[in-house]
Amino acid sequence: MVIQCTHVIFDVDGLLLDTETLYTDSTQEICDEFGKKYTWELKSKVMGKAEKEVAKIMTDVLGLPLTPEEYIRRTREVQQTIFPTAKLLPGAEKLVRHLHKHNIPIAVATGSNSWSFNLKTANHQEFFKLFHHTVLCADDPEVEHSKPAPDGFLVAAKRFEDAVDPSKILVFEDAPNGVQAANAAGMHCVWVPAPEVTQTDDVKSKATLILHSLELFVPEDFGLPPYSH
Ligand SMILES: O=c1[nH]cc([C@@H]2O[C@H](COP(=O)(O)O)[C@@H](O)[C@H]2O)c(=O)[nH]1
Repeated sequence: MVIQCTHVIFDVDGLLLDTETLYTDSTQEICDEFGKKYTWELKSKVMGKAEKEVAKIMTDVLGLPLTPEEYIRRTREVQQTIFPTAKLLPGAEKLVRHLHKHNIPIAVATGSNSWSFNLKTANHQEFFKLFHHTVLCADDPEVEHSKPAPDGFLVAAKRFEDAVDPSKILVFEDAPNGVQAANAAGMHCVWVPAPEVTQTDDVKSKATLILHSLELFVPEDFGLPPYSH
């Protein structure tokens, strides 16, 4: 059975942009000062969440002697210089340009706030203009709860020009919280996890498809126009 999707929503960090290594490096730099390790197990739990929530989880779980506000200030100092180096991940540009060329409505829904989004996309402004709209979950007044809640995806769905049933929307995600959010929103989800991401049976069961790379995506399997070569 071919799934018929008409609209597509993309996550950003670790999906379109290769920023997860930048997050790991900037976080580990702070952890090093206190002899702590930023494990993939912990990272898999915070990916996709808003910065304020991440800061609270990190300081609590690792017992860092920092307030969440201090944690944010320290990580931002490092991120300010490294985020503008973010590169697009393999397959991202080809897929987004293909959908745009075929007038498939596309949007972005990311756990980022505007401060980090602007830095990460500074060198990709033309690319991010291809999307009909962008929802920055951490800043958006209409997004009450961050991923794994469905809010960000539902707000993104509402902002397409035409009304669309969630079951016709395909979400691309790399974060377990994002897969859960897409599922809770009633949308299909292609999960493209980094090899080190914790893959629980629960999250696996919520993904429509799991791929190692966006390069392996076959649009017609989801009722989208095929690549011409
Ligand atoms: O190692 C990390 N990865 C990701 C995040 C958080 O996840 C968000 C990315 O969300 P998304 O995957 O929805 O683009 C970032 O803005 C950040 O708040 C983080 O804190 N630490």
